[in-house]
Amino acid sequence: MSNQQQESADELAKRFKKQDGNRKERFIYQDDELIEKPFNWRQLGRLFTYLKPYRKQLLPVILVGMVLGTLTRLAIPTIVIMAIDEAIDPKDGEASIPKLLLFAAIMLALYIIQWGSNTYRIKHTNIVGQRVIHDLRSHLFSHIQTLSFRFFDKRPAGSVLVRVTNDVNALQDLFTNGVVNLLMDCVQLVGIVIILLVWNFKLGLAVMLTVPLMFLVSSALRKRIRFAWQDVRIKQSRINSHLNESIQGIKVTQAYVQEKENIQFFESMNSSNIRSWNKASAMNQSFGPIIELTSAVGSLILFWYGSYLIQNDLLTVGMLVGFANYIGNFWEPINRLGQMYSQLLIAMASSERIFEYLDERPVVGELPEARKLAEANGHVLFDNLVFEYEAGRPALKGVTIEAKPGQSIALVGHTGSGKSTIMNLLCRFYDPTEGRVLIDGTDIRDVSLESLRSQIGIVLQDTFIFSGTIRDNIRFGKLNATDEEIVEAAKAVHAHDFIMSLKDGYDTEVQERGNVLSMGQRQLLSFARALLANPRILILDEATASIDTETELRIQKALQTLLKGRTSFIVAHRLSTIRHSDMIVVLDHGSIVEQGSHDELMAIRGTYHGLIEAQYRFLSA
Ligand SMILES: Nc1ncnc2c1ncn2[C@@H]1O[C@H](COP(=O)(O)OP(=O)(O)OP(=O)(O)O)[C@@H](O)[C@H]1O
Repeated sequence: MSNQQQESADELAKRFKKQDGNRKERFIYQDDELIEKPFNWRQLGRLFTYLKPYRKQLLPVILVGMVLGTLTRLAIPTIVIMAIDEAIDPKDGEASIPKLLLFAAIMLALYIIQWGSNTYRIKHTNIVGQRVIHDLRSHLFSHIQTLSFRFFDKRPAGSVLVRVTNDVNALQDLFTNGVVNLLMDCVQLVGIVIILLVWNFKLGLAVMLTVPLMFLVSSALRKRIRFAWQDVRIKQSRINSHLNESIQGIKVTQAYVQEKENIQFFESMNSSNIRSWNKASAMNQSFGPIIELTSAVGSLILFWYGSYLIQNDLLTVGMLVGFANYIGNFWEPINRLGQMYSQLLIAMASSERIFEYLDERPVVGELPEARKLAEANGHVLFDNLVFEYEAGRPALKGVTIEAKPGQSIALVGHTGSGKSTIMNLLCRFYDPTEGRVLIDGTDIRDVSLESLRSQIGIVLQDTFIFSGTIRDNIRFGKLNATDEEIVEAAKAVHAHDFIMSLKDGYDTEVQERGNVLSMGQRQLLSFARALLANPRILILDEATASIDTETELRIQKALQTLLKGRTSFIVAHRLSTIRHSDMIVVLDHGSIVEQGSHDELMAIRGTYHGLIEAQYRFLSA
């Protein structure tokens, strides 16, 4: 950031602080920090690259819609001049009716052509505009899908949402009619300037005297308008982020009876947004009077100097009327360009936010020479892993674990000791700061992400259920699975009975997050999903929630089916689950403190023994 930009960002920050001073910020949406950059032509150029695939469709729009539309618009005042000067005698005012009718017919034809070309242009620019928006949104969405966990760690889900929805929508006006109108207005302006100067250089120059003055005043306004629109976008983004959080966290909000406070918080954000919008909109409107004033001064000069020229036989009456007509047409596009400028600014602020995401590279990338991981035997070696989420704060400090094919390894330790982190590294959601993860002797950084992850099944603590049927949710493990395979998998993990007891069995609709299902049921579904995927390596981040004994038993049985013949890692919270694991690894603050079978670890009466004792005491308390 240059000094000047930094200064402006500080200015903006101060302004926000002042505006929001009365409201205590409960959450800070860091992602929506100030985006303070001047108008960026390169960015506009980049945005227009999305038009490239539609060059063929745009060509007739430009030729028929724009050129024809602009030419007819420019021609009409000329016909007026000709009608006055050719059909009306300047001395006695007598008119030649046939000539007048001829000019009237020409004007009518021009108006019809103009109407036709406008209709054609609007229709086709709308179609192309919508397609461009569709492409941009798809591009952004597919790009976000590839980004690494680190990207999502730093951003609230709501603000990612806003970029794919609001920010892309903000470009809609620009692409549907904005660009073409902008070009037409520019061509019209240049055309008028040329016509006026060619017809009467001095008069043309005189009436445009006020233009530089207007540019001076409006450019001073522009900077403030830019700030104001950026402010609006930030406020809207905050509302969306908060909305998303509020919906996701509604249970906690209601459980802690925080609805009132939440409503107040939302209300203050909402009001702040409307204040910002009003302010930006009012500033936008101020362009109008400036242009009207300069236009009035221009007309004054025209009639004053024009009548002087007529008196001295240096100008015809028709010319004066024509000049007045052109001047009218001259301010109209300038006024529109002023309005368009704010539309462009909104588009710039949004496109900047979109490109910021598009420029984000996945931290966990694939090497160009990445090969496919061959069908794994399931030998896994974590070789001296060191990992930091944030520089200087290691979550793992030199962890070495070896799992032979088919073994089940349990990871235990206090909360925050690094268990899930090890699993994150196995799936390559992050890359280790130091050390390696090897599968069958191959460093997982050397193979494609798809071939790696397709051989690893993950059952997470918080089982995510997608909107759709139960069947769809199980099928997520293997998209081409048949209905029979799905039922088989569900039966194997003892989920079939509860599914059949639901209203529509496998066709029962569940909503996002699957709140209608119990924790145990969700877990069984995720087991079925993992079993269907049939991975060589399985990660099970066990749920912490306490479930009834019957479900617990069912889950234990399901687990046995699931683990059979696979190398498995169980991040265990209920220690009863892991008693029969081949090896138990005990972690503490990112380091391995004990390693061995249940009996071995109980015998040394160390940390593991302590954890078992504590859990036993807790359960019997
Ligand atoms: N996305 C993240 N960004 C920054 N720090 C993180 C992130 N995820 C975890 N940590 C930190 O890394 C450390 C290890 O976390 P990890 O999730 O591996 O612990 P865990 O043993 O699985 O805990 P739990 O039993 O509570 O699930 C913790 O100190 C945690 O605060």
